[in-house]
Amino acid sequence: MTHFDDDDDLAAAHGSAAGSKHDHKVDRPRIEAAVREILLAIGEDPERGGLLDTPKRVAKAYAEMFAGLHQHPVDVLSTTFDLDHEELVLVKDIPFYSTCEHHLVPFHGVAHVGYIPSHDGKVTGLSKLARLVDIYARRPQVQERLTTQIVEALVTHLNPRGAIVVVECEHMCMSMRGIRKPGAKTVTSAVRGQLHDPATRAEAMSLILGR
Ligand SMILES: Nc1nc2c(ncn2[C@@H]2O[C@H](COP(=O)(O)OP(=O)(O)OP(=O)(O)O)[C@@H](O)[C@H]2O)c(=O)[nH]1
Ligand SMILES: [Zn+2]
Repeated sequence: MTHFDDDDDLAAAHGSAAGSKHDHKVDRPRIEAAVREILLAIGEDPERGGLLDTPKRVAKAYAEMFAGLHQHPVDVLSTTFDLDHEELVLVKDIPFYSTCEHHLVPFHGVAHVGYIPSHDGKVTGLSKLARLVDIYARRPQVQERLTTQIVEALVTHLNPRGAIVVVECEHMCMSMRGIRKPGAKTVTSAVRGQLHDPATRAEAMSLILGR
């Protein structure tokens, strides 16, 4: 069994969250002040009736959208069961919303998360795989890092014989602005361990794609 350590770059990208959990929270008053500044900067009037509560609303929304910065995968993957299942476990079409770290607009889509349990047949709860996706999605992200972080968390915390993560997204920064190509989809994948084996990988991919 190959052991995969956390990638240093990934830890650096989301350092505080990777190192210690719940060590700081979203600073809502600071977000409110910044949103007020943005409204002024775009030529709006933050005192206008419709915008009066907007800084507070955005701060509340950001606290939710970036909650994953203050969560750690061990919080969800520590729930395991001895089901003696040694074959592929795959949860597919897990919907999620994330935030592009380049433009701070959403990207969204589905994640497919699978693993081949360790030899002792220890598995985690199915909902925990979806919770894992949210922990990493609710951060400023790029799709490639989201994909890698999910697969590395599986490897680190479940010690599986293999793992696969496929993520399909539409990026609002490519749809509503810039190149303006709504509907364009970006697909990323990451595999570890026995899922590198062509036959095993093909089986997983056919389950993922067989909608
Ligand atoms: N690889 C990768 N690129 C992303 C992701 N989200 C957004 N991008 C890209 O980040 C790039 C940022 O390019 P820049 O030239 O610095 O910024 P920009 O002038 O706003 O670029 P345009 O989007 O092309 O208008 C763009 O090509 C985006 O499509 C992601 O998850 N992964
Ligand atoms: Zn973007």
